[in-house]
Amino acid sequence: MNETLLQVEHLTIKLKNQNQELVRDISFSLEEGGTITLLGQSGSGKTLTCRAILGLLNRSAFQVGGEILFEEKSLLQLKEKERALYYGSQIAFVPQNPMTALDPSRKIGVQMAEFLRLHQELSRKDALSLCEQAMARAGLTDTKRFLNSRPYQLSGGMLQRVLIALAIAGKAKLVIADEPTTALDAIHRDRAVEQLLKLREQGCAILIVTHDFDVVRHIGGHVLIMKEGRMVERGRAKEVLQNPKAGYTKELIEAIHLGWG
Ligand SMILES: Nc1ncnc2c1ncn2[C@@H]1O[C@H](COP(=O)(O)OP(=O)(O)OP(=O)(O)O)[C@@H](O)[C@H]1O
Repeated sequence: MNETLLQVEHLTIKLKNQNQELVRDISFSLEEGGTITLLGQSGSGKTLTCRAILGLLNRSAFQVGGEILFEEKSLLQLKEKERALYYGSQIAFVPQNPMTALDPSRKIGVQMAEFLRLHQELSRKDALSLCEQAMARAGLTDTKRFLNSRPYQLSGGMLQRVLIALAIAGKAKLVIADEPTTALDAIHRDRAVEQLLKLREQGCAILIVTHDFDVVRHIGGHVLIMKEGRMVERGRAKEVLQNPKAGYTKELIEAIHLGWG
């Protein structure tokens, strides 16, 4: 059995100036090479949950309760210096808008190499060659052109694939992808999913937020259904989506007219 990589225990998130809990008592664990998909209507707390795990919630605005353990280390208690050991290296983020993760005016290869060299002892040349190999593994062809491009010259889908390649090159143990396919057409969506599956093949765990049931069907693993900040149901993706127990899950599925083939 695979080891537990990420453990979220009784996660609660609220705004400091308000009593209302935006995320309430969410618990789940994710093992090495496993997948959990967060599903739920808009505003159900999926992004806040991801951002709490990524350490991206502004501490002056949000109060985060509960525990988030990564390889048994509390991510909520990390000191500033320790953060770089985890974020961007062991834990990678693929945001919905990948342009926000990169400097739009600097060459992608330079940025990728710099990033890898923050976490691994590599010469610039070796870092670039690692990027090229990772891009090829992520199914990108014409890698030299990508490395020499600036982010504004590429589409959102291409940039997402660059970020996934970066996670491969950085040997990430966990990738958190927040609606990575929302802005993509069907072909690019399938390619992005294939790349996430490649990452999983190399043992990387995936936490993904999506509204797209085709993506859930393709990725499999486990799902966690959220409503108004709470977890209403969880289980193996196929079982929950074929045979939902909670009325809310049934409504979600009916709304999307899912059919398992
Ligand atoms: N910075 C913020 N300030 C105040 N409220 C916030 C903030 N960010 C999120 N919220 C509120 O927290 C709740 C959960 O938001 P969250 O973005 O996690 O939902 P979501 O499930 O990811 O939605 P979507 O599918 O639309 O991305 C919502 O009610 C939202 O309005």
